[in-house]
Amino acid sequence: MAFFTTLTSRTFSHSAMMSNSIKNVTVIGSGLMGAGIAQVAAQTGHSVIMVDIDDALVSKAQKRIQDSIQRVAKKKFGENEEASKFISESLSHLTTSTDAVTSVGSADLVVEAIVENLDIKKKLFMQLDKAAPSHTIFASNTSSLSIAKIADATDRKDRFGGLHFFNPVPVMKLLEVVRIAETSQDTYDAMCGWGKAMGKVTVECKDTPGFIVNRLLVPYMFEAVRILERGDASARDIDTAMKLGAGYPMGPFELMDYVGLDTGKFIVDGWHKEFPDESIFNPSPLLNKLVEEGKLGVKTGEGFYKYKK
Ligand SMILES: CCCCCCCCCCCCCC(=O)CC(=O)SCCNC(=O)CCNC(=O)[C@H](O)C(C)(C)COP(=O)(O)OP(=O)(O)OC[C@H]1O[C@@H](n2cnc3c(N)ncnc32)[C@H](O)[C@@H]1OP(=O)(O)O
Ligand SMILES: NC(=O)C1=CN([C@@H]2O[C@H](COP(=O)(O)OP(=O)(O)OC[C@H]3O[C@@H](n4cnc5c(N)ncnc54)[C@H](O)[C@@H]3O)[C@@H](O)[C@H]2O)C=CC1
Repeated sequence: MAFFTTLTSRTFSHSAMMSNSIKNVTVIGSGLMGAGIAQVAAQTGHSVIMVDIDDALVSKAQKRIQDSIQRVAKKKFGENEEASKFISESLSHLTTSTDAVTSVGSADLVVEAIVENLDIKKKLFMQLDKAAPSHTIFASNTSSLSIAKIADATDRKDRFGGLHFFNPVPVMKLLEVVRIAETSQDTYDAMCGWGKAMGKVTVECKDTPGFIVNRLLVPYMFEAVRILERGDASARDIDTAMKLGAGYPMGPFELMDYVGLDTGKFIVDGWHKEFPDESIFNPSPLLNKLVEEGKLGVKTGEGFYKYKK
């Protein structure tokens, strides 16, 4: 815990609209994605506030960041002094809070990475819109929801977009940058500039369900679950097949467990509601049962597979 500083005021910057000029970043949500985004932003020299709803969740995220940043440092610098310097400098850029509204007062960019639920995200952005300076750019890391529908909660649609990162954020190189009709060119350029400053390769996508990666990845996961539910093959064999036969680093069940089955269910349920005639999005009894039992994947110690805690 000593690595982390407490919440202090940050340098106020009016220049966020310029490409690459985002300095102060507030990340809302410190779960799998929020912690990863906050970590990489801190590693790349941004002043970061990471927010969650209570201290226990923030502490859990801090622990995850410490483990991850040590892996990053080892990869970059080996075991030498540079590694400890990199870790302490990075973590000195990161503060935490349990109050989203007061954490956006000097933000150039707010990245939201809370639960995949449209109403909850809209409620949050409505509150933040009143509290953030006018220049602040808002972005959602949503996997499946419409950015335009989320942005509807605010009066800053020209300064709103999607910044969709991939899990684990410190490792995955891609960032999907999503613009809605109202997103200004300055906002889009600033989001891309920031993505590059974060060390990511950016791709542009319109506000279409699943953007690029999830539009392809989620139907693949659906099909994997259907094969299992029909009893055509076991989860283990499907995973082995996709790793050895298609060269994927993880099989679909390993990946679903890694992403979190609660997040998977939010996506499935949302798309089923939005596209009721597309049978591919019909609910999965197996997925529903696992979520009901609290078996959410790696993060709870059990999902399709069991994990050592
Ligand atoms: C019918 C209904 C069912 C429908 C279900 C629908 C479900 C819908 C789900 C939708 C999901 C949407 C999610 C989303 O929006 C977008 C995503 O993020 S998709 C996920 C994308 N991610 C992947 O695909 C990950 C694939 N896996 C990998 O790349 C690797 O397995 C991984 C890097 C995770 C781990 O690698 P592995 O070799 O297995 O393990 P190592 O531990 O050796 O790690 C390798 C390397 O990477 C470093 N590392 C790993 N994790 C971290 C970390 N957290 N922080 C820092 N560094 C990390 C590690 O140190 C190693 O480095 P070396 O230098 O190579 O040793
Ligand atoms: N899990 C994944 O692999 C990926 C998820 N995403 C998206 O990122 C978002 C977050 O997903 P995860 O990090 O996996 O979820 P998670 O469940 O691990 O974390 C979400 C966190 O947000 C917090 N939270 C909820 N409401 C909040 C509020 N009002 N203020 C502050 N914090 C709040 C929760 O307490 C929780 O700690 C979702 O929109 C998801 O679709 C995007 C890419 C990959």
